[in-house]
Amino acid sequence: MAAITVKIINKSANPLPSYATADSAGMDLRANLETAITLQPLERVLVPTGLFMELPAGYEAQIRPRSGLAFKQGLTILNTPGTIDADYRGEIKIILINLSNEPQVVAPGERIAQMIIAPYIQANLEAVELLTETDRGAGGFGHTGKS
Ligand SMILES: O=c1ccn([C@H]2C[C@H](O)[C@@H](COP(=O)(O)OP(=O)(O)OP(=O)(O)O)O2)c(=O)[nH]1
Ligand SMILES: [Mg+2]
Repeated sequence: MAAITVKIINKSANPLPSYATADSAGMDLRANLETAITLQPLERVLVPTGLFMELPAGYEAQIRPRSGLAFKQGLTILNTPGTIDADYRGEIKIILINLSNEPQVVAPGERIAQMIIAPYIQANLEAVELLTETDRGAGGFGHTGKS
């Protein structure tokens, strides 16, 4: 896809996000912090990344947790997947939450999330009285697991 224009502040601690391997889906985002922060159990905090973007219309960025942080420290993202709109020009921030039962420290420059760029469509909703019938109908929430 076309290049995406980005602005990043505090470049020394926060280099431009990049893909870690040839076929990585996400690029890691770093905490743009002056000093380390400690999250108490169940505490949530809005962590700045220092990253600002101009996504092309038709693309969004999804902010997702990193599995290593989640598994080792219980640190995850409260609103995952976070949505970055194409017309957003503010700083990308991450809502981290500590789901472990111990305090967890986030260091300046630590990789706290990953960002996936994805296409989306905007739908035109048309209201009708009746929807078409299907085999599934209104079945859901484990419906196909019943014998
Ligand atoms: O994890 C996130 C989620 C969102 N945003 C920014 C970009 C996004 O375009 C904007 C709005 O996000 P969202 O639509 O999820 O929040 P809202 O509560 O609906 O706020 P708004 O009324 O501003 O849309 O906030 C972030 O920086 N990080
Ligand atoms: Mg919104």
